[in-house]
Amino acid sequence: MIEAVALRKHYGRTKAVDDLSFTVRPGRVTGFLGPNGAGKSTTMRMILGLDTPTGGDVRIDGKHYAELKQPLRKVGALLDAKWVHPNRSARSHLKWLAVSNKIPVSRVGEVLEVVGLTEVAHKNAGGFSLGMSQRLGIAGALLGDPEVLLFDEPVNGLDPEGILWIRQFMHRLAEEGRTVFVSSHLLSEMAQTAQDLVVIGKGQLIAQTSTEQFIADATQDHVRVRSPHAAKLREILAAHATVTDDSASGALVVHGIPAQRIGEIAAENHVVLHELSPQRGSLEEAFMQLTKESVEYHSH
Ligand SMILES: Nc1ncnc2c1ncn2[C@@H]1O[C@H](COP(=O)(O)OP(=O)(O)OP(=O)(O)O)[C@@H](O)[C@H]1O
Repeated sequence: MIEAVALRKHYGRTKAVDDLSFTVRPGRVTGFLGPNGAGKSTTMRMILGLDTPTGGDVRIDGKHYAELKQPLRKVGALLDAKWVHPNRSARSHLKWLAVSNKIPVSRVGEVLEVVGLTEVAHKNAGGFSLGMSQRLGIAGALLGDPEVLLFDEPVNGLDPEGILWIRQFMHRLAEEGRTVFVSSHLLSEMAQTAQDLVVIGKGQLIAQTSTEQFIADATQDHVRVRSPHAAKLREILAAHATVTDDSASGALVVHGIPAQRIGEIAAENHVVLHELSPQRGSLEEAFMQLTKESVEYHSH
């Protein structure tokens, strides 16, 4: 469990993190979302003791990072996948990490296997693709078999296969009961990966909730309807709901009544339907809606 209470980090007049409180629970993947410059990386660095808060507090299972006796056994982190020595092999990089953190070297083979790098473990990490580097970074984070895992933008720049692998891997880590905290800009990806969200803007908390609730609160569900008698149907439905046209597709967009009721009304009026599809709001819509006040630089 990670707990931040009234956390602050000011750089001169810039309030990178400003009175931020949130909790990240075990057994779930929690997404950390916010526009550029919202303070995500700064927060992660404070969790890991790499930056000192200006005020407030952040603890991992009740302790500050600096108080952890064997930090890598409690917290694993992937902040920057490219920080390995380019002339070191993947295996020797992990061995060095293990030895310097008093972790049995036997773990190296295990984590290489877990991330699927066993066959290339003898190769220099400098020649690794981004996807392989991410896997190596994750192997390093897993060395101490930690309960808490932090990933800063782990899918940035990855191909679809790499993204899918990371998504499934995070789910597995959470199913094992670990606390998984992951920041990302890729909202549709986060919608599929994270069960819970901590959303920040300008260093402040915008929402802490389940992904499902976040989307439901910030967007409106609606129903798409297509009919060869669209004009007649629009007129009939207008007595029951708000109806607009999606000019690109020729569909009607209906807010205010469920698909089932629309089907009944159409049947009662002998109107043929070619499509009747409930639409859920997306995480993108919800995010734009809730963070529009918090984006540092707007495009006009
Ligand atoms: N070392 C620093 N010195 C001065 N300002 C900083 C420093 N680190 C971060 N900032 C500022 O603090 C704010 C938050 O930055 P941070 O990198 O934490 O945001 P972020 O949400 O991770 O953004 P991104 O998604 O773009 O990486 C920004 O305005 C940034 O310019």
